[in-house]
Amino acid sequence: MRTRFDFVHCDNQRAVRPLVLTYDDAESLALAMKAEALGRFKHIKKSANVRFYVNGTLVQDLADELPFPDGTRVVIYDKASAPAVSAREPADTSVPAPTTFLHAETVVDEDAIQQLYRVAKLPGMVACVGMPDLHLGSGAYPVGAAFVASRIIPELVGSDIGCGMTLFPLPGVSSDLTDRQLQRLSQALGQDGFQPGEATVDTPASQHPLAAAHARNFGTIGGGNHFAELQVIHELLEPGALDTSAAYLLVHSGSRTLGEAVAAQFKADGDLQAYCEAHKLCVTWASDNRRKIGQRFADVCSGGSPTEPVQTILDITHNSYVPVSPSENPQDSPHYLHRKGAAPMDAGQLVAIPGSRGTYTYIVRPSTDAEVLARCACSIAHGAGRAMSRGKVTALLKGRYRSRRSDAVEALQRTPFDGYVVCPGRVEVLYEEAPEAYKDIELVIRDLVAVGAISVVAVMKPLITCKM
Ligand SMILES: Nc1nc2c(ncn2[C@@H]2O[C@H](COP(=O)(O)O)[C@@H](O)[C@H]2O)c(=O)[nH]1
Ligand SMILES: [Mn+2]
Repeated sequence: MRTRFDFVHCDNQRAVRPLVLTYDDAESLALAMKAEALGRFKHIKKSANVRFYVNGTLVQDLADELPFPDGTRVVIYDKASAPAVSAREPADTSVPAPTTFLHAETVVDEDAIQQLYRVAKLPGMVACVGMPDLHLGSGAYPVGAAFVASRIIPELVGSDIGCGMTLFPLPGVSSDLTDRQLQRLSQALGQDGFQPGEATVDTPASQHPLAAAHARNFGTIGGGNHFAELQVIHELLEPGALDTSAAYLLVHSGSRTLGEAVAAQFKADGDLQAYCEAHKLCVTWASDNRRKIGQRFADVCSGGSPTEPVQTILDITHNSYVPVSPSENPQDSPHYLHRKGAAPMDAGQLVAIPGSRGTYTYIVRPSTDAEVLARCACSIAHGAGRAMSRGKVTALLKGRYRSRRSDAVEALQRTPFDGYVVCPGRVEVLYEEAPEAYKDIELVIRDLVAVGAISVVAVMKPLITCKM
Protein backbone atom coordinates (compact mmCIF):
# COMPACT_ATOMS: atom_id res chain seq x y z
CA MET A 1 0.00 0.00 0.00
CA ARG A 2 1.24 3.52 -0.79
CA THR A 3 -0.23 6.75 0.55
CA ARG A 4 0.67 10.43 0.42
CA PHE A 5 0.08 11.61 3.98
CA ASP A 6 -0.19 15.24 5.13
CA PHE A 7 2.30 15.25 7.95
CA VAL A 8 2.17 17.97 10.65
CA HIS A 9 3.57 18.73 14.08
CA CYS A 10 1.02 19.43 16.82
CA ASP A 11 2.45 22.91 17.53
CA ASN A 12 2.30 23.96 13.94
CA GLN A 13 -0.66 22.31 12.32
CA ARG A 14 -1.01 24.78 9.48
CA ALA A 15 2.41 23.77 8.20
CA VAL A 16 1.70 20.69 6.16
CA ARG A 17 4.44 18.49 4.72
CA PRO A 18 3.61 15.72 2.28
CA LEU A 19 5.06 12.34 3.13
CA VAL A 20 4.80 9.35 0.80
CA LEU A 21 4.99 5.99 2.58
CA THR A 22 4.80 2.43 1.34
CA TYR A 23 3.62 -0.07 3.99
CA ASP A 24 2.36 -3.63 4.34
CA ASP A 25 0.10 -3.38 7.35
CA ALA A 26 -0.95 -1.17 10.25
CA GLU A 27 2.03 -2.19 12.36
CA SER A 28 4.67 -1.39 9.73
CA LEU A 29 2.88 1.89 8.98
CA ALA A 30 2.91 2.94 12.64
CA LEU A 31 6.61 2.11 12.94
CA ALA A 32 7.54 3.94 9.74
CA MET A 33 5.51 6.96 10.82
CA LYS A 34 7.24 7.15 14.19
CA ALA A 35 10.67 6.89 12.52
CA GLU A 36 9.73 9.75 10.18
CA ALA A 37 8.55 11.83 13.14
CA LEU A 38 11.82 11.34 15.00
CA GLY A 39 13.89 12.01 11.86
CA ARG A 40 12.04 15.13 10.75
CA PHE A 41 11.30 16.84 14.05
CA LYS A 42 14.62 16.73 15.81
CA HIS A 43 13.31 18.15 19.09
CA ILE A 44 10.60 15.50 19.46
CA LYS A 45 10.97 12.87 22.21
CA LYS A 46 11.39 9.16 21.50
CA SER A 47 7.93 8.68 22.90
CA ALA A 48 6.29 10.67 20.09
CA ASN A 49 2.63 9.99 19.72
CA VAL A 50 1.28 9.64 16.20
CA ARG A 51 -2.38 10.24 15.43
CA PHE A 52 -4.13 9.72 12.09
CA TYR A 53 -7.11 11.81 11.03
CA VAL A 54 -9.39 11.10 8.09
CA ASN A 55 -11.58 14.11 7.29
CA GLY A 56 -10.72 15.64 10.68
CA THR A 57 -11.84 12.60 12.64
CA LEU A 58 -9.40 10.68 14.76
CA VAL A 59 -8.74 7.13 13.56
CA GLN A 60 -9.12 4.81 16.54
CA ASP A 61 -7.82 1.63 14.95
CA LEU A 62 -5.37 1.88 12.06
CA ALA A 63 -6.09 -1.62 10.81
CA ASP A 64 -9.77 -0.75 10.27
CA GLU A 65 -8.92 2.08 7.87
CA LEU A 66 -6.33 0.47 5.60
CA PRO A 67 -5.46 1.47 2.96
CA PHE A 68 -5.46 5.15 3.85
CA PRO A 69 -6.55 7.64 1.18
CA ASP A 70 -4.03 10.20 -0.15
CA GLY A 71 -4.15 13.34 1.96
CA THR A 72 -4.74 11.52 5.26
CA ARG A 73 -3.58 13.89 7.98
CA VAL A 74 -1.03 12.65 10.50
CA VAL A 75 -0.31 14.73 13.59
CA ILE A 76 2.81 14.14 15.68
CA TYR A 77 2.57 14.94 19.38
CA ASP A 78 5.20 14.94 22.07
CA LYS A 79 3.88 12.36 24.51
CA ALA A 80 3.44 15.12 27.11
CA SER A 81 1.43 17.35 24.80
CA ALA A 82 -0.78 14.61 23.36
CA PRO A 83 -4.38 15.37 24.21
CA ALA A 84 -6.63 12.80 25.82
CA VAL A 85 -8.17 10.99 22.88
CA SER A 86 -10.58 13.44 21.31
CA ALA A 87 -12.20 13.32 17.93
CA ARG A 88 -10.87 16.72 16.81
CA GLU A 89 -7.40 18.16 16.53
CA PRO A 90 -6.70 21.12 18.79
CA ALA A 91 -6.72 24.46 16.97
CA ASP A 92 -3.38 26.16 16.62
CA THR A 93 -2.86 29.81 15.80
CA SER A 94 0.86 30.15 16.35
CA VAL A 95 1.68 30.40 12.62
CA PRO A 96 -0.04 33.33 10.96
CA ALA A 97 0.22 32.10 7.38
CA PRO A 98 -0.48 28.54 6.22
CA THR A 99 2.78 26.92 5.16
CA THR A 100 3.05 23.96 2.81
CA PHE A 101 6.05 21.85 1.90
CA LEU A 102 6.25 19.99 -1.40
CA HIS A 103 9.04 17.60 -0.46
CA ALA A 104 8.47 14.00 0.52
CA GLU A 105 11.55 12.07 -0.63
CA THR A 106 13.98 15.00 -0.94
CA VAL A 107 15.87 15.84 2.21
CA VAL A 108 15.20 19.36 3.43
CA ASP A 109 17.31 20.72 6.23
CA GLU A 110 15.37 21.47 9.42
CA ASP A 111 17.04 24.92 9.62
CA ALA A 112 15.62 25.83 6.22
CA ILE A 113 12.18 24.66 7.36
CA GLN A 114 12.44 26.84 10.46
CA GLN A 115 13.57 29.77 8.28
CA LEU A 116 10.41 29.36 6.21
CA TYR A 117 8.22 29.21 9.34
CA ARG A 118 9.76 32.48 10.50
CA VAL A 119 8.89 34.12 7.17
CA ALA A 120 5.33 32.80 7.58
CA LYS A 121 5.05 34.94 10.71
CA LEU A 122 5.94 38.24 8.97
CA PRO A 123 3.14 40.82 8.90
CA GLY A 124 0.99 40.49 5.79
CA MET A 125 1.97 36.92 4.93
CA VAL A 126 -0.88 34.99 3.34
CA ALA A 127 0.76 31.65 2.42
CA CYS A 128 4.22 30.09 2.13
CA VAL A 129 5.23 27.09 0.04
CA GLY A 130 8.59 25.34 0.41
CA MET A 131 9.78 23.63 -2.77
CA PRO A 132 11.66 20.30 -2.60
CA ASP A 133 14.88 22.27 -3.30
CA LEU A 134 14.27 24.46 -0.23
CA HIS A 135 17.55 25.26 1.51
CA LEU A 136 18.98 27.71 3.98
CA GLY A 137 19.38 31.25 2.61
CA SER A 138 22.37 33.33 3.59
CA GLY A 139 20.27 36.01 5.31
CA ALA A 140 16.94 35.56 7.06
CA TYR A 141 15.11 34.13 4.05
CA PRO A 142 15.27 30.64 2.60
CA VAL A 143 15.91 29.76 -1.05
CA GLY A 144 13.50 27.50 -2.96
CA ALA A 145 10.21 28.97 -1.80
CA ALA A 146 7.16 30.96 -2.87
CA PHE A 147 5.53 33.49 -0.56
CA VAL A 148 2.14 35.15 -0.99
CA ALA A 149 1.73 38.40 0.97
CA SER A 150 -0.68 41.32 1.04
CA ARG A 151 2.29 43.69 0.51
CA ILE A 152 5.50 43.76 -1.49
CA ILE A 153 8.45 42.53 0.59
CA PRO A 154 11.65 43.17 -1.44
CA GLU A 155 13.82 41.18 0.98
CA LEU A 156 11.98 38.01 -0.02
CA VAL A 157 13.17 38.39 -3.64
CA GLY A 158 16.79 38.91 -2.59
CA SER A 159 19.45 40.82 -4.47
CA ASP A 160 19.68 38.76 -7.67
CA ILE A 161 16.39 40.22 -8.90
CA GLY A 162 15.26 38.56 -12.14
CA CYS A 163 17.62 35.59 -11.92
CA GLY A 164 16.33 32.75 -14.08
CA MET A 165 17.00 30.11 -16.70
CA THR A 166 16.83 30.33 -20.49
CA LEU A 167 17.11 27.40 -22.90
CA PHE A 168 18.26 27.91 -26.48
CA PRO A 169 18.84 25.50 -29.35
CA LEU A 170 22.43 26.05 -30.50
CA PRO A 171 22.34 26.82 -34.24
CA GLY A 172 24.60 24.60 -36.30
CA VAL A 173 25.63 22.35 -33.38
CA SER A 174 24.36 18.80 -33.46
CA SER A 175 23.86 16.38 -30.59
CA ASP A 176 26.46 13.87 -31.82
CA LEU A 177 29.48 15.92 -30.77
CA THR A 178 32.73 13.94 -30.64
CA ASP A 179 35.12 14.18 -27.71
CA ARG A 180 37.55 16.09 -29.97
CA GLN A 181 34.86 18.63 -30.83
CA LEU A 182 33.94 19.01 -27.16
CA GLN A 183 37.57 19.62 -26.24
CA ARG A 184 38.02 22.22 -28.99
CA LEU A 185 34.81 23.99 -28.00
CA SER A 186 35.74 23.99 -24.31
CA GLN A 187 39.09 25.54 -25.17
CA ALA A 188 37.47 28.25 -27.28
CA LEU A 189 34.88 29.00 -24.56
CA GLY A 190 37.67 29.23 -21.97
CA GLN A 191 39.55 31.72 -24.13
CA ASP A 192 36.47 33.86 -24.74
CA GLY A 193 35.67 33.78 -21.04
CA PHE A 194 32.60 36.00 -21.37
CA GLN A 195 34.70 38.88 -20.08
CA PRO A 196 33.02 42.09 -18.86
CA GLY A 197 32.80 45.12 -21.13
CA GLU A 198 32.88 43.14 -24.36
CA ALA A 199 29.20 42.67 -25.22
CA THR A 200 27.21 45.25 -27.17
CA VAL A 201 24.70 46.97 -24.92
CA ASP A 202 21.83 46.97 -27.38
CA THR A 203 18.47 46.45 -25.61
CA PRO A 204 16.23 49.12 -24.06
CA ALA A 205 16.75 47.65 -20.58
CA SER A 206 20.53 47.46 -20.89
CA GLN A 207 20.57 51.07 -22.23
CA HIS A 208 18.32 52.36 -19.42
CA PRO A 209 19.94 55.22 -17.44
CA LEU A 210 19.53 53.23 -14.18
CA ALA A 211 21.57 50.41 -15.75
CA ALA A 212 24.36 52.61 -17.14
CA ALA A 213 26.79 51.86 -14.32
CA HIS A 214 26.32 48.12 -14.91
CA ALA A 215 26.76 48.04 -18.69
CA ARG A 216 30.15 46.30 -18.40
CA ASN A 217 28.43 43.28 -16.86
CA PHE A 218 25.88 42.91 -19.64
CA GLY A 219 26.43 39.54 -21.35
CA THR A 220 28.41 38.10 -18.41
CA ILE A 221 27.43 34.97 -16.49
CA GLY A 222 28.34 36.02 -12.95
CA GLY A 223 29.93 33.89 -10.28
CA GLY A 224 29.23 30.73 -8.34
CA ASN A 225 26.01 28.94 -9.10
CA HIS A 226 25.41 30.78 -12.39
CA PHE A 227 26.40 28.92 -15.53
CA ALA A 228 26.09 28.47 -19.27
CA GLU A 229 25.89 24.80 -20.20
CA LEU A 230 25.84 22.89 -23.46
CA GLN A 231 23.40 20.00 -23.17
CA VAL A 232 21.98 17.26 -25.38
CA ILE A 233 18.82 15.23 -24.99
CA HIS A 234 19.34 12.03 -23.01
CA GLU A 235 15.69 10.97 -23.13
CA LEU A 236 12.67 12.56 -24.79
CA LEU A 237 9.43 11.64 -23.03
CA GLU A 238 7.12 13.95 -24.98
CA PRO A 239 7.77 13.02 -28.61
CA GLY A 240 8.24 16.04 -30.87
CA ALA A 241 8.57 18.54 -28.01
CA LEU A 242 12.29 19.04 -28.71
CA ASP A 243 14.62 18.14 -31.57
CA THR A 244 16.82 15.22 -30.51
CA SER A 245 19.41 15.96 -33.21
CA ALA A 246 20.14 19.44 -31.81
CA ALA A 247 22.45 20.63 -29.04
CA TYR A 248 21.06 23.09 -26.49
CA LEU A 249 22.37 25.80 -24.23
CA LEU A 250 20.98 26.37 -20.74
CA VAL A 251 21.89 29.74 -19.25
CA HIS A 252 21.38 30.52 -15.55
CA SER A 253 22.10 34.15 -14.74
CA GLY A 254 20.48 37.23 -13.25
CA SER A 255 20.72 40.99 -13.02
CA ARG A 256 24.32 40.93 -11.79
CA THR A 257 25.48 44.15 -10.07
CA LEU A 258 22.33 46.01 -11.17
CA GLY A 259 20.07 43.88 -8.94
CA GLU A 260 22.54 44.14 -6.07
CA ALA A 261 22.53 47.95 -6.35
CA VAL A 262 18.71 48.06 -6.47
CA ALA A 263 18.35 45.85 -3.38
CA ALA A 264 20.99 47.90 -1.51
CA GLN A 265 19.25 51.15 -2.43
CA PHE A 266 15.93 49.89 -1.06
CA LYS A 267 17.67 48.81 2.14
CA ALA A 268 19.12 52.31 2.45
CA ASP A 269 16.06 54.44 1.64
CA GLY A 270 13.01 52.11 1.86
CA ASP A 271 11.52 53.79 -1.23
CA LEU A 272 9.11 51.05 -2.36
CA GLN A 273 7.87 52.83 -5.46
CA ALA A 274 11.42 53.32 -6.74
CA TYR A 275 12.15 49.68 -5.91
CA CYS A 276 9.14 48.44 -7.90
CA GLU A 277 10.20 50.35 -11.01
CA ALA A 278 13.78 49.17 -10.67
CA HIS A 279 12.59 45.57 -10.03
CA LYS A 280 10.79 45.59 -13.39
CA LEU A 281 13.95 46.84 -15.10
CA CYS A 282 16.06 44.14 -13.40
CA VAL A 283 13.73 41.33 -14.56
CA THR A 284 13.99 42.51 -18.19
CA TRP A 285 17.73 43.25 -17.93
CA ALA A 286 18.36 39.74 -16.55
CA SER A 287 16.39 38.10 -19.35
CA ASP A 288 18.24 40.22 -21.97
CA ASN A 289 21.49 39.28 -20.25
CA ARG A 290 20.77 35.56 -20.60
CA ARG A 291 19.96 36.06 -24.27
CA LYS A 292 23.19 37.99 -24.77
CA ILE A 293 25.17 35.19 -23.09
CA GLY A 294 23.37 32.74 -25.41
CA GLN A 295 24.41 34.81 -28.41
CA ARG A 296 28.04 34.99 -27.27
CA PHE A 297 28.07 31.22 -26.71
CA ALA A 298 26.52 30.56 -30.12
CA ASP A 299 29.09 32.84 -31.78
CA VAL A 300 31.96 30.90 -30.15
CA CYS A 301 30.40 27.63 -31.34
CA SER A 302 30.35 28.94 -34.89
CA GLY A 303 34.09 29.65 -34.78
CA GLY A 304 33.81 33.30 -33.72
CA SER A 305 31.65 34.57 -36.56
CA PRO A 306 28.31 36.15 -35.57
CA THR A 307 25.34 33.80 -35.90
CA GLU A 308 21.64 34.46 -36.40
CA PRO A 309 19.90 35.78 -33.24
CA VAL A 310 19.34 32.85 -30.93
CA GLN A 311 15.78 31.53 -30.43
CA THR A 312 14.51 30.71 -26.96
CA ILE A 313 12.65 27.54 -25.99
CA LEU A 314 11.90 28.81 -22.52
CA ASP A 315 12.85 31.86 -20.47
CA ILE A 316 11.90 31.61 -16.79
CA THR A 317 12.44 34.03 -13.91
CA HIS A 318 12.86 32.41 -10.48
CA ASN A 319 13.60 35.49 -8.30
CA SER A 320 10.89 38.17 -8.50
CA TYR A 321 7.48 39.25 -7.26
CA VAL A 322 4.25 39.39 -9.30
CA PRO A 323 0.81 40.73 -8.34
CA VAL A 324 -1.92 38.05 -8.02
CA SER A 325 -5.62 38.27 -7.20
CA PRO A 326 -6.56 37.03 -3.74
CA SER A 327 -8.15 33.59 -4.13
CA GLU A 328 -11.17 34.17 -1.84
CA ASN A 329 -12.20 37.65 -3.02
CA PRO A 330 -10.63 38.34 -6.40
CA GLN A 331 -12.08 41.87 -6.39
CA ASP A 332 -10.02 42.84 -3.31
CA SER A 333 -6.66 44.60 -3.63
CA PRO A 334 -3.98 42.32 -5.10
CA HIS A 335 -1.69 40.03 -3.23
CA TYR A 336 1.93 39.62 -4.24
CA LEU A 337 3.53 36.30 -5.06
CA HIS A 338 7.24 36.44 -4.27
CA ARG A 339 9.52 33.75 -5.61
CA LYS A 340 13.00 33.20 -4.23
CA GLY A 341 14.43 30.26 -6.13
CA ALA A 342 11.08 29.00 -7.41
CA ALA A 343 9.99 28.65 -11.03
CA PRO A 344 6.54 29.74 -12.24
CA MET A 345 3.98 27.11 -13.25
CA ASP A 346 1.74 29.72 -14.81
CA ALA A 347 4.04 31.37 -17.35
CA GLY A 348 2.66 29.24 -20.20
CA GLN A 349 6.15 27.85 -20.74
CA LEU A 350 8.13 24.71 -20.12
CA VAL A 351 10.54 24.92 -17.18
CA ALA A 352 14.16 23.71 -16.95
CA ILE A 353 15.09 22.21 -13.57
CA PRO A 354 18.84 21.55 -13.46
CA GLY A 355 20.59 19.40 -10.90
CA SER A 356 24.29 20.22 -11.19
CA ARG A 357 27.07 20.00 -13.79
CA GLY A 358 27.29 16.28 -13.05
CA THR A 359 23.60 15.34 -13.14
CA TYR A 360 20.70 15.61 -15.54
CA THR A 361 18.54 18.66 -16.19
CA TYR A 362 14.79 18.03 -16.46
CA ILE A 363 12.62 19.93 -18.91
CA VAL A 364 9.16 19.80 -17.40
CA ARG A 365 5.61 20.80 -18.25
CA PRO A 366 3.84 22.40 -15.26
CA SER A 367 0.32 21.23 -14.46
CA THR A 368 -2.59 23.57 -15.25
CA ASP A 369 -4.89 21.95 -12.66
CA ALA A 370 -6.38 24.75 -10.50
CA GLU A 371 -6.15 22.77 -7.24
CA VAL A 372 -2.51 21.86 -7.81
CA LEU A 373 -1.66 25.44 -8.78
CA ALA A 374 -3.28 26.70 -5.57
CA ARG A 375 -1.48 24.15 -3.41
CA CYS A 376 1.90 24.98 -4.96
CA ALA A 377 1.35 28.78 -5.10
CA CYS A 378 1.79 28.43 -8.88
CA SER A 379 5.44 27.52 -8.31
CA ILE A 380 7.82 24.59 -8.62
CA ALA A 381 11.47 23.88 -7.78
CA HIS A 382 14.08 25.82 -9.76
CA GLY A 383 16.93 23.36 -9.25
CA ALA A 384 18.17 20.69 -6.89
CA GLY A 385 19.06 23.16 -4.14
CA ARG A 386 22.20 23.20 -2.04
CA ALA A 387 22.89 20.22 0.17
CA MET A 388 26.16 21.62 1.49
CA SER A 389 27.68 25.04 2.04
CA ARG A 390 30.58 26.12 -0.17
CA GLY A 391 33.02 25.70 2.72
CA LYS A 392 31.79 22.22 3.56
CA VAL A 393 31.93 20.83 0.02
CA THR A 394 35.39 22.36 -0.51
CA ALA A 395 36.67 20.68 2.66
CA LEU A 396 35.06 17.37 1.61
CA LEU A 397 36.67 17.41 -1.83
CA LYS A 398 40.05 18.62 -0.61
CA GLY A 399 40.00 15.67 1.78
CA ARG A 400 39.07 13.30 -1.04
CA TYR A 401 41.76 14.57 -3.44
CA ARG A 402 44.68 14.54 -1.07
CA SER A 403 47.05 14.19 -4.04
CA ARG A 404 48.52 17.18 -5.86
CA ARG A 405 46.21 20.15 -6.31
CA SER A 406 46.69 20.03 -10.09
CA ASP A 407 45.35 16.43 -10.12
CA ALA A 408 42.30 17.50 -8.15
CA VAL A 409 41.64 20.39 -10.52
CA GLU A 410 41.99 18.09 -13.50
CA ALA A 411 39.48 15.63 -11.99
CA LEU A 412 37.01 18.40 -11.14
CA GLN A 413 37.13 19.68 -14.71
CA ARG A 414 35.54 16.46 -15.95
CA THR A 415 32.04 15.15 -15.25
CA PRO A 416 30.44 11.67 -14.93
CA PHE A 417 29.06 12.19 -18.47
CA ASP A 418 32.58 12.60 -19.92
CA GLY A 419 31.78 16.29 -20.11
CA TYR A 420 34.06 19.29 -19.57
CA VAL A 421 33.97 22.14 -17.07
CA VAL A 422 35.27 25.48 -18.27
CA CYS A 423 36.18 27.65 -15.31
CA PRO A 424 38.63 30.39 -16.29
CA GLY A 425 38.13 32.42 -13.09
CA ARG A 426 38.68 31.37 -9.45
CA VAL A 427 39.73 27.74 -9.21
CA GLU A 428 37.80 27.43 -5.90
CA VAL A 429 34.57 27.56 -7.91
CA LEU A 430 35.37 24.07 -9.20
CA TYR A 431 35.14 22.81 -5.61
CA GLU A 432 32.29 25.02 -4.39
CA GLU A 433 30.05 24.09 -7.31
CA ALA A 434 30.84 20.39 -7.54
CA PRO A 435 27.85 18.06 -7.99
CA GLU A 436 28.30 16.91 -4.37
CA ALA A 437 27.21 20.41 -3.21
CA TYR A 438 23.68 19.83 -4.53
CA LYS A 439 20.74 17.66 -3.52
CA ASP A 440 19.53 14.70 -5.57
CA ILE A 441 17.67 16.18 -8.55
CA GLU A 442 15.88 12.89 -9.22
CA LEU A 443 14.17 13.05 -5.82
CA VAL A 444 13.18 16.68 -6.43
CA ILE A 445 11.55 15.68 -9.70
CA ARG A 446 9.86 12.64 -8.12
CA ASP A 447 8.39 14.86 -5.39
CA LEU A 448 7.02 17.33 -7.93
CA VAL A 449 5.52 14.51 -10.00
CA ALA A 450 3.99 12.99 -6.82
CA VAL A 451 2.11 16.20 -6.00
CA GLY A 452 0.91 16.38 -9.61
CA ALA A 453 2.81 19.61 -10.29
CA ILE A 454 4.76 18.52 -13.39
CA SER A 455 5.23 15.96 -16.10
CA VAL A 456 8.70 15.38 -17.53
CA VAL A 457 9.15 16.38 -21.17
CA ALA A 458 12.86 15.65 -21.61
CA VAL A 459 15.95 14.68 -19.67
CA MET A 460 19.07 16.59 -20.70
CA LYS A 461 22.71 15.63 -20.28
CA PRO A 462 25.33 18.36 -19.67
CA LEU A 463 28.44 18.18 -21.86
CA ILE A 464 30.21 21.52 -21.36
CA THR A 465 29.62 23.70 -18.29
CA CYS A 466 30.98 27.26 -18.17
CA LYS A 467 31.35 28.66 -14.67
CA MET A 468 33.03 31.90 -13.75
N1 LIG B 1 23.20 21.84 -14.77
C1 LIG B 1 23.76 22.59 -13.82
N2 LIG B 1 23.02 22.94 -12.72
C2 LIG B 1 23.60 23.70 -11.79
C3 LIG B 1 24.92 24.13 -11.86
N3 LIG B 1 25.18 24.90 -10.77
C4 LIG B 1 24.06 24.96 -10.05
N4 LIG B 1 23.08 24.22 -10.65
C5 LIG B 1 21.67 24.05 -10.26
O1 LIG B 1 21.02 25.28 -10.51
C6 LIG B 1 20.27 25.68 -9.37
C7 LIG B 1 20.37 27.18 -9.31
O2 LIG B 1 20.01 27.67 -8.08
P1 LIG B 1 20.13 29.19 -7.62
O3 LIG B 1 19.55 29.18 -6.24
O4 LIG B 1 21.56 29.55 -7.67
O5 LIG B 1 19.31 30.01 -8.55
C8 LIG B 1 20.94 24.98 -8.19
O6 LIG B 1 20.02 24.69 -7.17
C9 LIG B 1 21.49 23.72 -8.81
O7 LIG B 1 20.59 22.67 -8.69
C10 LIG B 1 25.68 23.75 -13.01
O8 LIG B 1 26.86 24.10 -13.16
N5 LIG B 1 25.06 23.00 -13.94
MN1 LIG C 1 19.26 31.78 -9.73
